[in-house]
Amino acid sequence: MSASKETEGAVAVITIRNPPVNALSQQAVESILKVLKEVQFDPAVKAIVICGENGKFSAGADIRTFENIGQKSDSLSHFLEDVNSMAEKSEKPVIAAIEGVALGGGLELALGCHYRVAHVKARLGLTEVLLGIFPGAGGTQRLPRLIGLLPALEMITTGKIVFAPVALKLGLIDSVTEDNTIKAAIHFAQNVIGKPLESRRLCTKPIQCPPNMETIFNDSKIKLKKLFHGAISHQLCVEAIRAAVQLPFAEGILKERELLFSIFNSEQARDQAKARQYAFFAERRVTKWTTPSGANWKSASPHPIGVAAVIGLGTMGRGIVVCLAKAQIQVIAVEQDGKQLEMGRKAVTKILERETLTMQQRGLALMSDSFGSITFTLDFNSLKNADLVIEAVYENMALKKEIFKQLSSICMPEAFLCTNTSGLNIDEIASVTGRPHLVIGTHFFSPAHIMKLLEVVRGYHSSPTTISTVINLSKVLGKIGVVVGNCPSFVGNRMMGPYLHQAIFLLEDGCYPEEVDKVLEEFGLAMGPFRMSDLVGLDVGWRSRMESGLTGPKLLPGALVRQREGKRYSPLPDILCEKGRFGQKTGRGWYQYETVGGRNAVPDPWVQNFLHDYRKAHTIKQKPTSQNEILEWCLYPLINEGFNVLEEEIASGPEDIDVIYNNGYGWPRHMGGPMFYASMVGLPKVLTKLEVFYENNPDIPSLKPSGLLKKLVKQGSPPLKEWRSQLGYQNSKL
Ligand SMILES: CCCCCCCC/C=C\C/C=C/C(=O)SCCNC(=O)CCNC(=O)[C@H](O)C(C)(C)COP(=O)(O)OP(=O)(O)OC[C@H]1O[C@@H](n2cnc3c(N)ncnc32)[C@H](O)[C@@H]1OP(=O)(O)O
Repeated sequence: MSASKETEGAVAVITIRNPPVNALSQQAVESILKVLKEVQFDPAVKAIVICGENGKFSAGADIRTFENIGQKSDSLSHFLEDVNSMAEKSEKPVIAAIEGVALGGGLELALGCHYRVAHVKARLGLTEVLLGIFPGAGGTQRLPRLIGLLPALEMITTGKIVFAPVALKLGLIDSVTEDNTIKAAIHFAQNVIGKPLESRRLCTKPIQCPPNMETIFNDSKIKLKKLFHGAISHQLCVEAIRAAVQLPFAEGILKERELLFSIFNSEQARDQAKARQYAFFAERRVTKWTTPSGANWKSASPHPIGVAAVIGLGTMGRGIVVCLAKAQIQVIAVEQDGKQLEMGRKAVTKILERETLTMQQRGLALMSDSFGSITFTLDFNSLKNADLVIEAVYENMALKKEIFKQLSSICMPEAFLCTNTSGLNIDEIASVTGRPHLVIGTHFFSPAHIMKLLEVVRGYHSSPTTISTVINLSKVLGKIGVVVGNCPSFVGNRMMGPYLHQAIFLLEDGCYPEEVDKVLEEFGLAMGPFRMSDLVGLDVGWRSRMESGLTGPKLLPGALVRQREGKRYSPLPDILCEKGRFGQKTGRGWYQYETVGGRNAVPDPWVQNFLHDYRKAHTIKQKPTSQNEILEWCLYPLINEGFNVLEEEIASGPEDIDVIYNNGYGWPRHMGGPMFYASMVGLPKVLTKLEVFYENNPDIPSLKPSGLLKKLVKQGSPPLKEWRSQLGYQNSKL
C-alpha cells in the first residue's frame, strides 16, 4: 500500500506512504490515483487533503527506478500528470498539506491541488533539472501560471529550493503554519468546502507576461550555459516554459512531454542525466564509510559537539568559525596575536551579518542571536571547555606539532583534536599527543563557510568514534564529509598534481594559458588550471617546492633546468614567482588583472612573449595540439591518479573521489566526476591513451597506467558500481 485514506468529518485525508521520503514510484502513483478516484465518488467526502507520511510530503519521482525506466520513463511522468490533472479537475477542493519537503514531482503534485498549506520549515522546489531531467508532470506549465514567468523561470531552470515563508510571498502556497500541518490543512479544507474552484485550477489561468519575453528567454539560455557549462536539461527547461507562454495548457503539456522524451533520444542528454543521478546517489553512498581496518559507519556512534574551538583566525579559521556558529554550535575562537584576533573578530562578524541577511531573504527567521555564541580569546586555556578543537593555522609541520602538544595537555581527555591541513601527515601531528586515536584531519575548502566539501582524513590511529563524530559534524555543518586515507595531499590535491603538471608542460610545448583553460572550461570545469592557479596563488606551490628542494636555495647544484631526479620538470611557475607574479593577489600571474586582487583574467602579452623566449632558449619545437589532445593530456593523468588512490586504499570507492571533485574542485556534475567520466569514456580508451603518453614521455611517471586500471580493463571493464569489489579491503574485512 503506497497511499491510504482516512476521514475527518467531511474531509478525506490521503497519506502517501513510501518511506523514507515518500518518493513517487509507479506503484505509489497508481495507489494515489486509485484512492483519489475513490474519494471523488464518495458522497460523504466534501474536501480532500493530500499529505505524506512521517512529516515529508514527497521527495518527488523515485530516482531509484530511473535507471530501469530508460525510454519508458515517459510513462511515469504521464502517470504523475494523470494524478495531478485528476486533482485539478476534482469538483471537491483538494488541499496539499506540505511538511518537510515537496520536491520535484512532489511539488508538481501539490501544484495540481487547488490549495497548498505548508509548515513553516517545509522546503519546496522543482529540483528535477539537477538530476538532468526537468519537471515533466505539468510543473513547467503550472508554476508560471501560479507565480509568474520570471520567478518560475528561476526556480525551474536552477532547481532552487525555497522555504515556506518565501513560497508564501511568491504565491506558491496559500498558508503557512507553525503547528500541525495536517490539522491546519483539514481546517483550511473545511473553510473552502462549496467555494467555486474554477479560479483555483492552474490549467485555466493565463500567464502574465512581460513584453520582452523573447529577450528574457534568450538571455536566460545564455546565462544558464555559462552557469551550468553546457548541461542540456537547463536549456530544455526554458523551452518548456516558452511553450507554457505560447501554447494553450493542453498543448503545453504535450510539448513538455515531447521535450522530456527528447532527453531519452539524445545520447548526450541521457548521459548527463545518468551522471547527475549517479552524483546524487554517490553523495549518499559516501556517508556509509568504511576503513581498511574494517571499521565502518554502522560500527561507530558519533559524539554530539556542543562546544567547538578553532585555533587561528586566518581565512580558513574565520570560515570554519562561521560554519560552526551557523550550525548553532558554541565556538571558542583562539588567536596568538591581539591584532590578528581583532581582525578575525571583525571579519567573522561581517560574514555573519551577510549570512543573516541572506537567511532573512530566504525566509529563515534566524537572526544573529540564533547563531552559536562565539568567544574570541587569546587564552589557550579556554580550550579546556571544548568537545572538539579544529586547528587552522598555516601549513607548517613544526608549528602544528607545537600546538598539538599543548592541546594534548590543555584539552579534556575525551576532546577530539582536528587539524585543518591540505596535505600534511596526520600521523606525525598525532604522534606528539597522548591521544592519537582522537586526532583526525579536517581538510576544509575555501571559502570554508560556503564550500560543501570536507575531506576527513583518518590517521593510522584515528578511532571509528572520531571518524564518525567528524562525519556527523560535517552533516550538521551542511557539508559532505568524505573519509580519506593519510597520504601527501590526500585525494583531491593529490589528483590535481599530475593535472597541473600536464597543463604546464603544454605551455612548454606551444600552448598558451588561455587556450588550455578554454578547453577545460568548455568541458565544464568551473575554472581552467591557469585561472585556478592564479586564484589560489602561485606562491603557495612555489613555497612548497622550495621547502622540498625542487627550486630555490635548497636546490642541489648542477640540477638540470627542466629535470629533477630524472623526471621532467618545468620551471615556468618558479620563474613567474621569482618575477613577483603570484596571480590575482599581485595583479599578475598566468594572466593580467585590472588591479591587485582583481578577478577578471585577461591574456597577457608579457606571458606570451615570455613563453616564446623560453621555448627558443630551450630549443623546444612548438607542437600543434588539438582541443581533444589537451583534454586527454590533462584529464587522463588525473583519472590515473584516481585509480592509484583507490588501489592504495586512500579512497574507499570511485564515488568518494567523484564526490570530492564535484563538491571541491568545480567538476561539472553532468559529467558525474572524474571516475564516472572515465567509465563513460571507456576504460580501454583511457588505458590505451595513457600507454601511448607514457611510451612517448617515460620521464613523466604519473603517466604510467595504474595497476587497478589495467586490472579492470583485463576483466572486461566492469561497470563502476563493481569497482569497489576489486579493492583489497572492501569485502574481506567487513
Ligand atoms: C534517465 C532518466 C530517467 C528519468 C525519468 C523521468 C521521469 C519523470 C517523471 C516526473 C517528473 C518528476 C521528476 C522528479 O521528481 S525527479 C526527483 C526530484 N526530487 C529531488 O530532487 C529530491 C531528491 N532528494 C533530496 O533532495 C533529499 O534526499 C531530501 C531533501 C528529500 C532528504 O534529504 P535527507 O534528509 O538529507 O536524506 P537523504 O538525502 O539521505 O535521503 C534519504 C534516503 O532517501 C533517498 N531518496 C531521497 N530522495 C529520493 C527520491 N526522489 N527517490 C528515491 N530515493 C530518494 C536517498 O537516496 C536516501 O536513501 P539511502 O541512501 O538509501 O538512505
